[in-house]
Amino acid sequence: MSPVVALQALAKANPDIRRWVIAYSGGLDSEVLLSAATQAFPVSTLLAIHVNHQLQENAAGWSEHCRKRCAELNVAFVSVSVSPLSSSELDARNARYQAFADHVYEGDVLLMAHHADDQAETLLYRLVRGAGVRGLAAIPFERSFCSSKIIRPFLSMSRKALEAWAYEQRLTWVDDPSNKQDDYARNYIRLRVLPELQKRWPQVVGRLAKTASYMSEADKVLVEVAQGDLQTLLGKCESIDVLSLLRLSIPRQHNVLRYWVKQQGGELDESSLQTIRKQLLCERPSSSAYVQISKTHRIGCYRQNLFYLPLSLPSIEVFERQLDLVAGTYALETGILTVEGESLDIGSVKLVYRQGGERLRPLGRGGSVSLKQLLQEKGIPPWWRENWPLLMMDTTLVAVPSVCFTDNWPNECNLRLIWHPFGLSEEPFFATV
Ligand SMILES: Nc1ncnc2c1ncn2[C@@H]1O[C@H](COP(=O)(O)OP(=O)(O)OP(=O)(O)O)[C@@H](O)[C@H]1O
Repeated sequence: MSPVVALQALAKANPDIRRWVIAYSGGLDSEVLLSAATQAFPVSTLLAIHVNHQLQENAAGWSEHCRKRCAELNVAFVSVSVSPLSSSELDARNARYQAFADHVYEGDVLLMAHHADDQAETLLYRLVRGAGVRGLAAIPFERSFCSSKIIRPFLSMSRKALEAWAYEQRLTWVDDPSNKQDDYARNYIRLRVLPELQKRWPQVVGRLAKTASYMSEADKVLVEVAQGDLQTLLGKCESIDVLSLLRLSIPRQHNVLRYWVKQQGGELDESSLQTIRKQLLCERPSSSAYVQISKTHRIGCYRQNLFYLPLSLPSIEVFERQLDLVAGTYALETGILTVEGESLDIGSVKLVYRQGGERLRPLGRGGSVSLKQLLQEKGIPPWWRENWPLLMMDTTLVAVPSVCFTDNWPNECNLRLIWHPFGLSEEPFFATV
């Protein structure tokens, strides 16, 4: 298939796209992408973005080349200069994708010129790093990106085929000298490993690309299985019910745990998974058992439920806040207090954090009870209990949001007090008072 035909097929499959944004480095692959795009789409629907990483001496010259080429073709063009944190591949990539994100809107598609050789290199690189199925799916043909999507129309075409088309069309392009340095991992595979494999197996690039697409299918199946499993396991506050989890086969347990963490923006590596098995999926995990899974998050277990939590919840030494009890939402250091119902004409109240050891007489219950017991009765996990707010009138405890009013509460009012601790991604599951 020629590059133009590949893009025409794309246009047919995506009739609603308003703008095709071309990631245009000025190298061979994206030069082919740009030129083929001018033959496949109306030029007025194209925008080329060039990202200048400012890492190479002649970077400004490349930008200029790209600008001129777009002017020749009448294609709208932006050049974005970025300053990656370092010269590492990863930092350059992050800066590049951020630049793309700033220029791609809903209704656009970002086209990138990755091809089958890129796919084969990525697969080999991930293999040597011990990736799982998701990693071995390598580069996706299509994926969502901000409010739009990225499509790589040349993913099943070889670099050779693109090069042949470029010569046929008499295109010119810039050569990045860093592509020749084999100290970058990907370059090492491209320059040293793939050529050796190709000598013995000339079709290896296409075959590796095939393997990546099998892995991509397998990954989709794993995601579907995880989604089904998660539906049956999910409890309050996105927690996972351990006893039901343990009824699944071990590979399915791992699959659903990885998926659950990913859904919440995290990543679960093999060693964290094993630690979770040992410490949290046992018969009697300690009530304060946590497993740290990243620099920012941990998994906690309470009453046979797993919770995905920020690493540290803010801890406040002394806290006192005067509050007029009118309906509304109050953002505090450790969570959000919502007051619903009629406003109270009792002057202001004071909010203080729980210190520990408090006793109170819950309204309508009779008798005194410790606050700790009440919080436990509500099934509130220990990490959220630490900073629970209390409502005081002068020095008298009158209410514990989401838990109870005390018999000192002026009970002519009709209020609901809801405490939503920091780190909860949804409405708290505690009853309101
Ligand atoms: N400086 C750049 N400006 C605009 N687009 C770029 C730039 N560098 C790369 N691209 C786009 O990304 C495609 C792949 O480039 P390259 O193979 O160098 O990136 P990669 O690092 O391997 O891939 P990825 O961007 O997925 O990490 C190019 O064909 C081009 O479409």
